[in-house]
Amino acid sequence: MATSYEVKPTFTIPTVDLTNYFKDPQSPEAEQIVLQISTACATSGFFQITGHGVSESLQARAFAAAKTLFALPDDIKRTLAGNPGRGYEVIGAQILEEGKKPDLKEGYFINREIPNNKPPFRPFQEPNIWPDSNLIPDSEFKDPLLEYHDALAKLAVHIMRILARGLSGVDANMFSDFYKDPIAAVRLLHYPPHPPSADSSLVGAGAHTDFGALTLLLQDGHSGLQVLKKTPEQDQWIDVPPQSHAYVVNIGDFLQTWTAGTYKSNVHRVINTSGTDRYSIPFFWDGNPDFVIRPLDGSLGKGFTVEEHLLSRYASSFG
Ligand SMILES: O=C(O)CCC(=O)C(=O)O
Ligand SMILES: [Fe+2]
Repeated sequence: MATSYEVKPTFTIPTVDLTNYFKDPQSPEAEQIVLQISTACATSGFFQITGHGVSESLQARAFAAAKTLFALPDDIKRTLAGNPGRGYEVIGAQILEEGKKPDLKEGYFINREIPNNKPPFRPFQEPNIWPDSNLIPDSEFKDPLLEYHDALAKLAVHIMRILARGLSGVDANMFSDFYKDPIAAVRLLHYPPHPPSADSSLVGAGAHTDFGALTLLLQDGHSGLQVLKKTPEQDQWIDVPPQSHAYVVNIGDFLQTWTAGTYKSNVHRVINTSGTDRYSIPFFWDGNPDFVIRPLDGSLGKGFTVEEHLLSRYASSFG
């Protein structure tokens, strides 16, 4: 009698070229892409994509906007701060990992522009904060970043469809209510160089999982991002090497809950040991505030709303 072994897929962070998926999503090549991505989501929760269709020039304009912003004097940057999730965040504003020093990074959050937005604002729905155009002309900050936000929101919808296809019995459009009028943030990040003498309590971004459904991260060429690989023997931090123009995609808490743990919202951190400044631009796909997150297999009772989960994770990390 033949013995069958269940082969457990090993921890993998593949780089996947989406060109053939976009050419014909029904082709056998596209099916392979779906399989490769779902295997990554079920092991590391991380993969990189190329052939995604976001232009290099738009990526370059987004990085240029970040560098111009972070080069402003500190007292000016502070005038651009808002509630967590809007505008400028000073170095040390967030503590992502309990027991570590405040994160050695500064940031700037830009969310979707909400048409006819009037007070009182719900959490995460306040208007964006834009630097006065005398400080940075709109053509160098607001315009490219809104264009970038739009391009990434479109890409996120494609990725969600691919992720749904990788789950058996899940309709590719089933997430569409989730992304109606979504909370979705472009976050510019700047990590100063890590002092060589610093002890292990200093981190650029402490170990954490991402709060939403999905994150699409653009790295600037300087390493620092690491993903936790847990085995019964040991915990290991695996580098996610920067690749020009590629996106690092990772699963966040919502997808892990929806899939009852099939897709992993994995722990990751940043330590900028590159010796120089590191810039990165994550895009967080968080979804409609009222959407209820619960496992698709019905295994968890009431679930929780997008807004509830974001409020709780923001409150615990922004202090
Ligand atoms: O900057 C990076 O490489 C990752 C940032 C990150 O993990 C986050 O903002 O959630
Ligand atoms: Fe993260």
